Amino acid sequence: MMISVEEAFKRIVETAKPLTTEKLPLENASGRVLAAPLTARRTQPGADMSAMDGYAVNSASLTGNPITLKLVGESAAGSPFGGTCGAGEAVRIFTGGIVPEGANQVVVQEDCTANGDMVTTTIGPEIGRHIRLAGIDFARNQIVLDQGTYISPKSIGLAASAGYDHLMVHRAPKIAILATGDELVPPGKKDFAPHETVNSTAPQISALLTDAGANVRILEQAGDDLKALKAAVKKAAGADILITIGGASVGDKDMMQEALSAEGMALDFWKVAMRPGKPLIFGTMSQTKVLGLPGNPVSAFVCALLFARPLVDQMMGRPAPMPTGVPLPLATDLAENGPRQHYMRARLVGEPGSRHLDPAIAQDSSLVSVLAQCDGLIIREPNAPAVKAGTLVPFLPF
Ligand SMILES: Nc1nc2c(c(=O)[nH]1)N[C@H]1C(S)=C(S)[C@@H](COP(=O)(O)OP(=O)(O)OC[C@H]3O[C@@H](n4cnc5c(N)ncnc54)[C@H](O)[C@@H]3O)O[C@H]1N2
Ligand code: MOO
Repeated sequence: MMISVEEAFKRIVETAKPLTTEKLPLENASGRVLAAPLTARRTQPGADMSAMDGYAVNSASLTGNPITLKLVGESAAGSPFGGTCGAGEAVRIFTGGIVPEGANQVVVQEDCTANGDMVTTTIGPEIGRHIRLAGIDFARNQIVLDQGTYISPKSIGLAASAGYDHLMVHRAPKIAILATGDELVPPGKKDFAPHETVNSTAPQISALLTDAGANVRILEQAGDDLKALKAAVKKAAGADILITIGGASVGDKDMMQEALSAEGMALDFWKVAMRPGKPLIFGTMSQTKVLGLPGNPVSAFVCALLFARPLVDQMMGRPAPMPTGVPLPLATDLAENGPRQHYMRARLVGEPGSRHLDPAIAQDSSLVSVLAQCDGLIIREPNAPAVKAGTLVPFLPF
């Protein structure tokens, strides 16, 4: 029995919970999700500070035009003036310097003439001018980042200002990738025999999920032999997600499901009404979610885009909506679709602002060159009717 893509997404992604939490150095927390609210450990700015280089005065002193005031000290960022600025007095001040006791205005130096320990200005009184009041950014004990915030460089700056060098975030999933098949050889092999196929999918999916923030480990590949497959599956112990590639279909050599079940996987489903990607296996083995991807490279990639990457998001506590695409117009007519949801490789053509979707002529799920030349997937609902060029269809960029 084949289940729908929506049902598969529910079972794989929506039932998964965010992983436990860990404390990470601030600079490594980008891309993670905050597991608890972040409360400021300090007030920013910590005192009233000057926004300009100039002279701190009490505005009541600015009675004449011009007025000459007596310089009584200096306040620079990090070196406050300890004294008080009295009537008829000025304190030399720099940007970020604390406004001294008694002062409530800063006159910028361009509006002043200094002469020895005297300074003259024509500026009139304006209480608070060029002063950043204590706490205008945030105050101690204020929540500056809510639980569930996606951590990005902008929030890292705020967390640091609030006094944090580590953040409590959801763990990144540990992923083990197992490629299977007697024909598979590594990409760097010296010579390639005609019966050999390069294991291109393991590095591809590793890159996809590493980009999403997961910790990916590629296991040593296994041949089409039940004993070898079982031994290889054992090596995934401790992973949050095990992704197997190949052996998912019905041939005599397709033993992945048997090997996984023998190693304790409780099967959730096998086969989804989608093209490519039909023979997808999903189950749970102890704490490990198991995605058994079909061997055809494009089938595996499409399944990883639709299910594995959102599962990573969900486990990291990030929003993980079902990838439904954005509507864009077709550059060509499309024939009616069959009973499986079709993810058609397509290129974006035309000028920016009037982009159209040009589906690849060759949609065979073995074609890695077509995949690499395309920009994303047109999504065709099961049994969708034929449509003309110009029709809006959902497009999922990759
Ligand atoms: N009689 C039927 N045959 C097939 C059916 C079916 O319903 N009835 N389904 C087809 C579909 S759809 C798919 S998809 C494939 C999936 O088969 P497997 O998951 O068993 O994949 P394999 O047979 O192991 O490999 C298929 C193909 O992909 C190449 N491959 C495998 N792993 C990799 C890798 N890591 N990197 C690159 N290429 C890989 C492999 O060499 C094969 O050429 O089954 C159809 N058959
Ligand atoms: O569904 Mo298979 O994934 O067409 O090649």
